[in-house]
Amino acid sequence: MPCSLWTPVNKEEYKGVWVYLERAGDRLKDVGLELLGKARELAQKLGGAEVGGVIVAGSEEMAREAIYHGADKVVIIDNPELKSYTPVEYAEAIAKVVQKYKPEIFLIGGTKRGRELAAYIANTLTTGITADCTALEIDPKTRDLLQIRPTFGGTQLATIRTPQRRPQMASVRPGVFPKPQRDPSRTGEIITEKIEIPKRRTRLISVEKRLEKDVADLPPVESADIVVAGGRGLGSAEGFKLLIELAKLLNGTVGASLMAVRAGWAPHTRQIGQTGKTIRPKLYIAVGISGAIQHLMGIMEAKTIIAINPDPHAPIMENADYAVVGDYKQIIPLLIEEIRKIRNQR
Ligand SMILES: Cc1cc2nc3c(=O)[nH]c(=O)nc-3n(C[C@H](O)[C@H](O)[C@H](O)COP(=O)(O)OP(=O)(O)OC[C@H]3O[C@@H](n4cnc5c(N)ncnc54)[C@H](O)[C@@H]3O)c2cc1C
Repeated sequence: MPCSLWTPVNKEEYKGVWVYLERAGDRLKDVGLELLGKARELAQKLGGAEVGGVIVAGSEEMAREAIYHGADKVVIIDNPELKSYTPVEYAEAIAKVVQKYKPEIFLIGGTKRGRELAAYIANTLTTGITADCTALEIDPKTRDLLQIRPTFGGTQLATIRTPQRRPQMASVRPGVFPKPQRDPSRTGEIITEKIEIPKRRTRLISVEKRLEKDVADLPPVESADIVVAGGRGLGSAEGFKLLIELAKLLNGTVGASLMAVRAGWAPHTRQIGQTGKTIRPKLYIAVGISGAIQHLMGIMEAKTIIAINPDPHAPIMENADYAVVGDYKQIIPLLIEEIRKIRNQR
């Protein structure tokens, strides 16, 4: 019988809140652990449901980390063909696990891969997916997952449900939810599933990270205490290199606006804002960034904001704790020089 999004499923068959745990080499990405914390909260609201995790081609050590961060059960998909990522095969394997364990809710980190995978998995499972949620709640009457995300360019919030189909799927960007405390006394079940997938149609030969090379030795924007971010006002890739120099001196890292990423000056992984990362640094220095609402959404939790911009009326200036009116080409080299002087005096 053909299945469509409008064909209701038997909701009673679906239990628990599960999370896709994305790997970064031989460790789990923080976003999966952040989602485990949220999953526990949602599971409690569902009357103590089980919290599960799925890792593709992961290790028992990774599964244990997931348990320490809130999972009750972790499935490791064991298939040597899945060591390197390709979306179709990963989605097929993950969908098979979801079909077997039938979680009520399935959450995915909104990374570049996660967003791609989420769409493939939802399509395979013929269920809905809400991308880039900024909040997740349980409707106490219906038990539906309320998938809340910004809309109309970030000016309003939409609440979306998947009332007919299961699992209810949502992706959430890194840094939106806090990472739960690691508790090595937690115990859980680790299951290895040998999942067969049809012969691969694509194979990864090599990965070339062009812009990533420049920032490879700097921490990710989500975890740094100091973030120096550049926007279109930098005018060139050279301008971004100046920010890298300043960030290194401050033991911080670099971020970028969407426009700086689009210009090809900074890698996508450094983008801050509605469709980039949400950050909570102690100090955020915005250079050549106007402060569009979609950018501000990513820095609302920053403790102190310094903006450098020749336009005193740019929105970022109103949102900054310290607004420096001027050309970054004059201000940043001076700042670098002063910091070096102070360092040398010590
Ligand atoms: C659905 C949607 C999602 C989006 N998601 C994001 C997102 O995640 N992140 C994001 O950043 N944007 C996002 N945007 C884009 C956003 O609306 C803005 O277009 C973008 O943030 C502007 O980038 P910017 O501040 O670098 O460039 P601009 O708005 O062009 O600002 C450049 C600034 O540089 C200043 N400037 C010029 N010369 C100098 C100089 N010499 N020294 C110092 N300053 C100088 C200018 O005065 C200006 O204020 C999104 C938009 C939409 C519609």
